Amino acid sequence: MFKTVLAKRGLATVPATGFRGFLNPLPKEYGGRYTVTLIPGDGVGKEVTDSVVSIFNAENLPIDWERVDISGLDHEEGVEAAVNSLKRNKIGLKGIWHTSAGQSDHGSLNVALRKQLDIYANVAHFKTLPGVKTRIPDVDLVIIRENTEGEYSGLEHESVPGVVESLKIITKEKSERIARFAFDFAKRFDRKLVTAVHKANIMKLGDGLFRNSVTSIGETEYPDIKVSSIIVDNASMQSVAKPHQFDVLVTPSMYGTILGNIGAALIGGPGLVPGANYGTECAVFEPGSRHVGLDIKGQNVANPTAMILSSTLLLKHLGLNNEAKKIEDAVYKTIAEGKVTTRDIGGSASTTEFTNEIIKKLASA
Ligand SMILES: NC(=O)C1=CN([C@@H]2O[C@H](COP(=O)(O)OP(=O)(O)OC[C@H]3O[C@@H](n4cnc5c(N)ncnc54)[C@H](O)[C@@H]3O)[C@@H](O)[C@H]2O)C=CC1
Ligand SMILES: O=C(O)CCC(=O)C(=O)O
Ligand SMILES: [Mg+2]
Repeated sequence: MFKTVLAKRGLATVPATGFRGFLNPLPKEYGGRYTVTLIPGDGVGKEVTDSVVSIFNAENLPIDWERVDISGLDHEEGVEAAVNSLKRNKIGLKGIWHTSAGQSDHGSLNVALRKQLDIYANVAHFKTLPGVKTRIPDVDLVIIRENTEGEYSGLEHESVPGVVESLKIITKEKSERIARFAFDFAKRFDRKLVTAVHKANIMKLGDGLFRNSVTSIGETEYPDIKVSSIIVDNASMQSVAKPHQFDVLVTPSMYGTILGNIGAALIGGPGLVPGANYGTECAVFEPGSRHVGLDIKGQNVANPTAMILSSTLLLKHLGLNNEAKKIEDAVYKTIAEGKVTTRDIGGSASTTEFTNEIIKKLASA
């Protein structure tokens, strides 16, 4: 059945350990090299993407970066340059753009990019790293979030002065699409349970449609995987109290980012969560809990682990599985040893010292 799913989506095989999002064609390779869009974003984005660039250089990886420097701090900025570059290259590594909460400023560039490229599936992996002290051990859960509609539809208007309507759009088509993605993901990585997160007791129509789409796709098309559903409030409490009961959570946009922030806190902070966004044409890799870190920008203290691990997902997407594994092992070893780690996880090393330690480990691997 797995083969049938892949065949339906125009893919005969997937790399042994890589995850291709099931829908993406392979980015183009010229002379054994790939061009990858690099979007540092705001806050700590430059420092943590610099870390990846140094590691890839040290390992002599066949990647040429096409850099797109756009800032959400710029009041006029649009995402066109990033969209065009990603449409060409089909693959990118991205930091997070800041979005002002001011009413007259532009909307989120992050959301605009996701919508324009239809990179509809956000995957963030919350897994305890040996060496990082946390309250609850051995967390390992994945949040798959619908990236293009729901609360992030961006449709708001003031009908009469003092009355604002914010539209949350939920469609059957997009709910079923993210549901199939979540079950395909579970199947690919041998995960046993997919849980839909909703608030269908209040938003009976919209969240009801989301929940029913996930449960019916699960029951009819993926009989080998268990499916359940949970109200978002309870999901928040349960994920703090007993996160081990969850495996893969599938959510509309807003619940995904909230639970993703809980997930970041569970495993030791936003500097540790890898993530990816998959669409039919492009894949964009970015830290999974999506924090900007304006407060620590330029201080050389950010933890680049989330970005480095996101870059290893990018390598797997290109089928460079051994290269990805080698970098992951060097990161895990550096953190487990605990001698050269950043301050967010109890160390005192700078971003560059931590990066150099990884490069040192790679050289002797
Ligand atoms: N404010 C914005 O422009 C955007 C916000 N968001 C979302 O809003 C929520 C909160 O955002 P913000 O208030 O801007 O949070 P933030 O960017 O200020 O991050 C929260 C805390 O985490 C720390 N942090 C972030 N990255 C780190 C790293 N790599 N290493 C060490 N420490 C790090 C920061 O220093 C800060 O103390 C998140 O869910 C985020 O996904 C997403 C995109 C843009
Ligand atoms: O793009 C933004 O400014 C906020 C979006 C957000 O919170 C997210 O997608 O994680
Ligand atoms: Mg967020």
